[in-house]
Amino acid sequence: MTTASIRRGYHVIKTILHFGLDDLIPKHKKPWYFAIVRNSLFWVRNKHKTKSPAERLKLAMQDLGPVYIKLGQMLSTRRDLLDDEWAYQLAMLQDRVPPFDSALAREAIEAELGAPIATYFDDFNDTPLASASISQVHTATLKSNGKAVVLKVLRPNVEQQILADLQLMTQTANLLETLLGDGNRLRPAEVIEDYRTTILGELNLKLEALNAIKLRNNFLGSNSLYVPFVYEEHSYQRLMVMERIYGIPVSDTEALRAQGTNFKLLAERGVELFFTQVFRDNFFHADMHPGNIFISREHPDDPFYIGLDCGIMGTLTEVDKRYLAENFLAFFNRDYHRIAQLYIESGWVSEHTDIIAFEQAVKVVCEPMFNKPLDEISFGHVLLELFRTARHFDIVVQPQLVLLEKTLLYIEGLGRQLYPQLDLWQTAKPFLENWMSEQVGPKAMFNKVKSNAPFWADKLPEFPELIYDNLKLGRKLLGTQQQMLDKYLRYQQKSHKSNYLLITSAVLLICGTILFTQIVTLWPAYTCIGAGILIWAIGWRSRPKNRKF
Ligand SMILES: Nc1ncnc2c1ncn2[C@@H]1O[C@H](COP(=O)(O)OP(=O)(O)OP(=O)(O)O)[C@@H](O)[C@H]1O
Repeated sequence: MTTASIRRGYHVIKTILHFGLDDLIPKHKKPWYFAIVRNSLFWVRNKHKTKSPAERLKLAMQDLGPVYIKLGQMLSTRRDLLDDEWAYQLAMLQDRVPPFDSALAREAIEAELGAPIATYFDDFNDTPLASASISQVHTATLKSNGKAVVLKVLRPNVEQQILADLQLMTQTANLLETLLGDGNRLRPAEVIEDYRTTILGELNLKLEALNAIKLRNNFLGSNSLYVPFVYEEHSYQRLMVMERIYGIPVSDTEALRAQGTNFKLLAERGVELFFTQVFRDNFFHADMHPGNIFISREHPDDPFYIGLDCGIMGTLTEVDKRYLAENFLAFFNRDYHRIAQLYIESGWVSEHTDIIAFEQAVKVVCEPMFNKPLDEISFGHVLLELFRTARHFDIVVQPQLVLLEKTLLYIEGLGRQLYPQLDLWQTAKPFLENWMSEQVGPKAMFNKVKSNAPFWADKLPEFPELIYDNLKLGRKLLGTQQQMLDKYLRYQQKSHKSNYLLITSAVLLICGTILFTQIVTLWPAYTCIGAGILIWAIGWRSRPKNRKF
């Protein structure tokens, strides 16, 4: 552990105590030395007693900076773990970060390019276009084609800071897990592990560049999403160069209204975009907060989205995807039994779950939603409520599903903000039904055969040899089976014969004993006993010896 990380650890603990978050640990779980350490090393009192614990957590995270703010934002979507008030407070976290010195930005860019900025770019602007928690964005012109570009560069030492914070978070989470015991549902270690994967993904701009290229290719020629062109040859782990876009931020409703944007179409395209990414491409943008979404200026009557920041992308397994689609359809068909069944079949909840009790719980959650008009029903909330209900049945939420839930909530929030009467179901239903019909039924079977055709074409030349080998093996197996059958029949015959002799000998011995006690002449008794012993000996000897066939 370095001095810097000890200092950071001290600061984090001080902030936790400053906001009285230690009150959240039940008294009986605190070790005996807790109060001594607290009072001798940290001279801080909880100065926010009047605020709720959830608000205090939000303020502490805000104070601790970008890594904690991002963690809080991620946590706000874990409705399967958190209650409403906590999720609400954490969702309000905003990362406003002052820019860093442009000299440092230049230095970092040139280190990645391995050459002065002027080798490849003209008009590099020292005043950043934007400054975010992890990176800073500068504008320039690409020398080779004269096009306007932006250079996104990571903040200096951001990796070290994040890694140090993550290490500390992991240690704290493990400590909390020990203090709170096994039975707690917060699972801090698991939450931090998920977060680690997400945030480390954001630290590699080369990866982000590749994600952006893939997403752009998925939507080439589309009328709903545009992803700026990425200059892969100038993209590295700490630097990414891409086409500059001039869209209107999606949150700037005033500007959108002023240019006469068709809000209904835009909102519907948002929903369509989400379902296309999840179900058609299985590659969805999972960080769709308003800062990353812009709207085209051209043709406001036929608007499209411009997507930035492809650091966090999600994919679902084929199984999860299918269950998710069925889940939505079952919900809108009010088939609660099917929903309960789907949760069990997919493995999201344990197979030992009491399906009747779970179905009842699902019904309690879903039924009131149907009292609302369809244009007020939220997919995100349905999913969220279902996950929350499943919490009582020990749901294991996959991180990818959490990403999806978060994205869905963003998209819906956005859609409703743009066009409050948006009927999600009307927009999504045809898409989902069409997709489902492609997954099951004759069309799906035909598609599967079609997609497996190259495999079979590859294997076809091996067929005659395989058939010959199998026939040979089959004949051999048949011979072995016949031998085993013969052995078994012989065993049965021997066993019947021996049983018959042993029973006869028993009868003779019993008769002999009775005669011996009842009549005066003894020779019939002796004959019976003698014959019984003889037959027993023959029967015993003729027992089948080997039971193996
Ligand atoms: N291609 C571009 N053209 C114009 N502006 C851009 C472009 N890329 C990024 N920006 C501006 O820079 C801002 C930050 O970019 P981006 O969201 O990619 O950074 P980030 O560090 O990943 O931020 P976040 O905190 O959202 O993770 C954007 O909100 C946008 O204003």
